[in-house]
Amino acid sequence: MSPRPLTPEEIDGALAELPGWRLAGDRLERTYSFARHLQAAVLVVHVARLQDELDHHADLLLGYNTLRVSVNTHSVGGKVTGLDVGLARRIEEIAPAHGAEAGAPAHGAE
Ligand SMILES: C[C@H](O)[C@H](O)[C@H]1CNC2=NC(N)=NC(=O)C2=N1
Repeated sequence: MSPRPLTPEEIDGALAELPGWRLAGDRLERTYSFARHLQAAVLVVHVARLQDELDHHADLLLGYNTLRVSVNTHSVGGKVTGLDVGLARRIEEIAPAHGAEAGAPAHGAE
């Protein structure tokens, strides 16, 4: 079944269960921070594997001890769908084991 854009209420409901994630325009986003750069880089690879499994791909921006994940669904013209929420949930499951914390670091690399 092809995805459909979520309503604002559906997006709010999903975000309520995804602490640290926000709606930025038409994208779901979260920035993780790490004690070390390599932890962020390893999470990139783990997320990439997950994305290939799900056949759904976020934009990943690797910074200095940060990783920003930003996703929407291209096939519906760049809106948020259940596929984006599903990917966000799966990333939330794996991120803590990589030492991920919410938010940008205090030195403001973002
Ligand atoms: C053919 C393949 O299923 C599509 O190109 C997938 C791949 N990954 C994708 N990722 C995202 N974010 N949106 C899509 O519409 C999308 N489509």
